[in-house]
Amino acid sequence: MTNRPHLSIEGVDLDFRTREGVRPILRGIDLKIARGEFVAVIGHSGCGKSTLLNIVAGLITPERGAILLDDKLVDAPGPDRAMVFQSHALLPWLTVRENVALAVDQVHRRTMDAAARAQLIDEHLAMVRMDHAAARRPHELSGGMRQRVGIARALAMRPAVLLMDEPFGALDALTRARLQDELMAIQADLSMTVMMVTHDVDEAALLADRVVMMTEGPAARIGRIVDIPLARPRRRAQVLRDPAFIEARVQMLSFLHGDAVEDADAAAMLAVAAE
Ligand SMILES: Nc1ncnc2c1ncn2[C@@H]1O[C@H](COP(=O)(O)OP(=O)(O)OP(=O)(O)O)[C@@H](O)[C@H]1O
Repeated sequence: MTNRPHLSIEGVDLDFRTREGVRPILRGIDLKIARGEFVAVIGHSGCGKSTLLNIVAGLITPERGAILLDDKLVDAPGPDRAMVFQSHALLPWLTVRENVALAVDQVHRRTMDAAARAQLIDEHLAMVRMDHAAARRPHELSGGMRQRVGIARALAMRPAVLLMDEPFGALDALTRARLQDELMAIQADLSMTVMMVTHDVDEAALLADRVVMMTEGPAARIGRIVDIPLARPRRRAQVLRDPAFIEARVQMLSFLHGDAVEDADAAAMLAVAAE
């Protein structure tokens, strides 16, 4: 990692205009993210986490402030920032494979020949265990399967920045754990910068280098940032008992639920760790 930020969110204010008038959603969001850094964003429902991700994706323009990627202004969506949405966003008339191929062809057409692109598509479908369903259309899949295709599509684009909006929320625990592990491996491999919104404090502490905690809206700000000083590669079984993980978890829960949680929860978790 260099000192120069890869992704820089600078003084972002955002309002939504509704029938009741102008609602301030985000205020004074400043965040510098290094290349290859994994940042998780947590906060109460409705505080503006998805909105922040959409601003970084270039889908929403803030009232004030700017997003810079390698010092260049971001003001529109681009293949350098792939997004995994809360619920899948697949094209219903294309098969699973064609959905992934569309993105891969768009991004890698100039740099990879057809055989290499086909291999990339197959690798990513296999990674999310969707190779067996490559010829199916989205309506023939479960919600979790569609989400896995969306994840494969985003990863296969090999973006500089991966934006993920609660990507694993709809998945069963085993699939979620496997994809979290895969994501950590790919991210380390490609030195990909990741910004992920999640409600799951364990997921945030397992995956992230820093967890950004947002205050409740309206006019949400960054309330606190917690560092997760766990060495990489991280192994789930070890991480869960690591005092640094437990401490980070306590800080997050304490921020989300108030300080009353801190003592009781810390005692309970330390007791589990000591078993
Ligand atoms: N297009 C829109 N027009 C008006 N208000 C909106 C619009 N999109 C979102 N909002 C409002 O802005 C606020 C922030 O929404 P956002 O989806 O970013 O929150 P969030 O933190 O991601 O929530 P959750 O955790 O529940 O997904 C909410 O109060 C929401 O109702």
